[in-house]
Amino acid sequence: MDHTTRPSPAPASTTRVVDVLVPVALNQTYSYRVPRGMELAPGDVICVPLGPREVVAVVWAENAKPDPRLHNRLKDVSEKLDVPPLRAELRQLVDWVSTYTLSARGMVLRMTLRMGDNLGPERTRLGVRLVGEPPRRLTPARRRLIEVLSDGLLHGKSEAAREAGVSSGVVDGLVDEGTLTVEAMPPPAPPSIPDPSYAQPDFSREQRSAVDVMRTLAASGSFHVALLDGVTGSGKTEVYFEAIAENIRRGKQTLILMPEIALTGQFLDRFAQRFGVRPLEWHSELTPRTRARNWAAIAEGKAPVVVGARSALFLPYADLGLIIVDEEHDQAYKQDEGAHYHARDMAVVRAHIARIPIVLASATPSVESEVNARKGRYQRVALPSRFGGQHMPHIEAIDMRRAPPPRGRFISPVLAEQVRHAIERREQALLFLNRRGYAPLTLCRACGHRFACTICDAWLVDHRFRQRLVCHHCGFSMPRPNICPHCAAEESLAAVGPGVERLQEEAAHIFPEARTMVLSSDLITSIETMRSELNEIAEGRVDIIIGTQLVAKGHNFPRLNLVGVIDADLGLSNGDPRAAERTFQLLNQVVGRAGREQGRGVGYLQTHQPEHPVIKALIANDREAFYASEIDIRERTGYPPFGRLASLIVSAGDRPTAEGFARKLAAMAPLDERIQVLGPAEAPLAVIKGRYRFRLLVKSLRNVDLSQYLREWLEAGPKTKGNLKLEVDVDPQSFL
Ligand SMILES: Nc1ncnc2c1ncn2[C@@H]1O[C@H](COP(=O)(O)OP(=O)(O)OP(=O)(O)O)[C@@H](O)[C@H]1O
Ligand SMILES: [Zn+2]
Repeated sequence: MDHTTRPSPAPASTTRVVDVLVPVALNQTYSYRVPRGMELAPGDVICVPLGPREVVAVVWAENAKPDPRLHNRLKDVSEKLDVPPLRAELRQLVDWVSTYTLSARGMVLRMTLRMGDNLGPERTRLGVRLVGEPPRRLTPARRRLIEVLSDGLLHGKSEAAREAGVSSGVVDGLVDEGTLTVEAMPPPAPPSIPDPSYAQPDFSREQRSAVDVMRTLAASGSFHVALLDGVTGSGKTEVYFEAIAENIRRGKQTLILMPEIALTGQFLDRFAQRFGVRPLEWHSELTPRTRARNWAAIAEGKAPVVVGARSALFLPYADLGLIIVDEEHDQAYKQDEGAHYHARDMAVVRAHIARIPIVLASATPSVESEVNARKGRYQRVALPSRFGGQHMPHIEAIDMRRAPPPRGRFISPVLAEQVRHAIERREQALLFLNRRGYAPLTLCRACGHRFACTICDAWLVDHRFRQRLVCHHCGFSMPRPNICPHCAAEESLAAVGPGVERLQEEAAHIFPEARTMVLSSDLITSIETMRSELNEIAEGRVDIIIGTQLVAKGHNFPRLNLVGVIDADLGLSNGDPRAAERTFQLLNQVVGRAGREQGRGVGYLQTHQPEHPVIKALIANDREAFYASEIDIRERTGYPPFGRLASLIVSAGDRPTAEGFARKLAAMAPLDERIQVLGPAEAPLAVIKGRYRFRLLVKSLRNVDLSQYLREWLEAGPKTKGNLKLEVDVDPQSFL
C-alpha cells in the first residue's frame, strides 16, 4: 500500500498521530497517522505497514505534538484489530523488561504478540451430516463414510474423511448426491470454568496453616511475595491450589508458571482432579490455531487459569489476580536467547506492577529467594515434613574409590545390589545421570584421535539409538565410522564415559529380566509420547527408569523407592558460581522422587568426593548447613544476591576479530569504583557454530543500577559491524 497515492491528508492540525511499537529488534517507537474515523488509544492492537510488510503492532502512546514537517512522510495505521487492548500494566512490563535486560523493546513486545497467525474471529469450520438415502452407486469408500456418519450427528468434514480413510472428494460426491448436507460447525466451547469447591482435600495440621496463609494472600489482592518452602512430597501443589481456588472465587485469572512443559502432563490431571476441569495451556508446542484461540481467551478474560512455560508471563491477561511460580529455583526459567530474561524475577516484577500476590514454590529455594525470605522481604510459608507421615528419603554416599564398578561399567556393585532388592520387592528404581546419549566422548585406541565438532569447541556425543555422533551445541551429526579418520585403524574406536543410553545397556546386562526405560529429552518425539511414557512409569509398567534431569523434577511415581545417582560429582566442578547450589537442588529433587507414597525412600549418591560440603549436606539432610555456607560464600565474594552480575559475550567468525573487539570494549568501560569489569577471557565454550567467543564479566555492588551502567558504556563504546555480535546477559545463569 503506497500512502502517497491516497487522497491528500487532512490539515496538519486535525491529523492525529500515534507512536507505535512494532515487534522487531528496535527500541524506539514509530509514528503513524490515524486515518479519519478510526478511534485509537494506547494499548490498541493494530496493523501497520513496515517496509514492504504489514505487521501486527501496538499503539504505545498518543503523539500530541508531532513534528509538522513529518506529516506527509508518515504512513497510516492500516487496521485496528478486534481484540482487547494491551493493558497499561503489560505495556509497563514490556518497558521494564526491556530497560532491565537491555533487549530491544520490540523483541519483548513480540513475546506478548505470539498469538499465532489467525487472530481475529475464528474461521467457520464446515461439518457434514447424514440426511438422505444412500446413493445408487455405493463404493467401499462411500460405505465407510456413511458408516462413520450413521449416528446422524454433525461431524467435522475433514475429521469425518480422515476417520473413514477417504478423500474429501468422496465427501463432496455424497453431498452432491443429496446423501449428506453441509452445515457450519458451532464454534468451539470456551474453556470451562474450574470449580473452586470441586474436590478440596483434607489437609494435615501443618498444611492447614500454610493453606490459611495462601487464602489470605490471594484474598488480599495486593503485591506480596510468598516463598512456599516445602520438602519434596509435602503437598506444595495441594497447598497452592487453595490460593488458586480463592482467586477463582474472586473472579480473577491465575497464571501458573512451570520450568518445563514436560512437567505439565501430570499437573493438568491433578488440576482437573481438584477443580473438575483442565486449565488452559500455553507453550511452544501448541498448534497455531490453538495458540490463537488460547491467546484470545486469555485476553478476553475467558481463561480463569493458565499453566505455561516462561513465555506465558507476557500474555495479555484481562484480569490477572495471582501468579504461582512452581520450582522457582529452576534454571530453565532463564531464557538465554533473544531477550535474556529470568521468568521468575520478571514474574515478581509483573506482580509488583499489577499489585497482585505471587507465590514462589520450591523444595530447594534459590539462594536469592532464600535470602529474601531470611531478610523478611518474602514471606516464608514452610512445609517441613512429607504428607501422610511419609519419611524423607534416607541418603547414602557410595564412595567410588572403595566400591568401584568393574572396568568399563558405571553401576557400583553396592548400588546394583540395592536395585536387585527393589525389583524383588516389585518396586521401581531410578538411575539418574544427567547426560544424554551413549557416551560423551569417542576416541581411537590406536592413535588417540578424539571426535570433535568441526564448528564448535566440543566433543561429539555418541548417540547409539540414532547411530550418530552428535554435537550438543550446534546439532551437527555424522554416522559413527568403523575406521578412524585419522590413522585408518579398523575397529579401534572406544566410547569413553557413560550417557543414559549406555547405562541402559549396563542395566539390561545386569538385570536381563527387568523392564527398563530411558527418558531423555532427545528421545522424546512429542509431548504426547512423553506424557504417555511418564504414565507408564506411574502405572508401574517399568522396573528401572534411567533418566536425565527430565525425570528429576516434580513427578510422582507411586512405586518408586530407590534412586541411584550415577555421578553425583558431575556438576560440582564446572566453574559456574552456582555449581554447588545447582547440584544441591538437582540431587535433592531427584532423590525426592523416592518413597513418596509408601515404603521408605532411599537415595544413593555415587561419588569420588564424599567429603564435599554439598554431598555431606545431602547425606545429613541438612539444608540449613548448605544454605548457611553458600550464603556465607556469596556474601564474602560479592556474588548474587549480595552483588550483581552481567555478562557481555562477543562473538565473531574469526578469533582476532572477536578478541580485538572484546578488548576495545573492555578498555572503554567507564570507571566506577563500585563496578569491576573482568576479562575479556575466552569463553569456556570457545567456539560455537564456527563463532569464536569471548566473555566479559561485570560485577557490581548490589545497589548499583547495572543496566544503566551497561547502557551508557555500550552507547559510548565501539559498535558491532559485519559478523561481530554482542550479547548482553544481565543476571547470567550460564557462564559457558
Ligand atoms: N492434603 C492432602 N490430601 C491428600 N493427598 C495429598 C495431600 N497433600 C499432598 N497429597 C499427596 O501427596 C503427594 C505429594 O504432594 P505434592 O506433589 O503436592 O508435593 P510437592 O511438595 O509439590 O512435591 P515435589 O516438590 O516433590 O514436587 C501427592 O500425591 C499429593 O496428591
Ligand atoms: Zn557443533
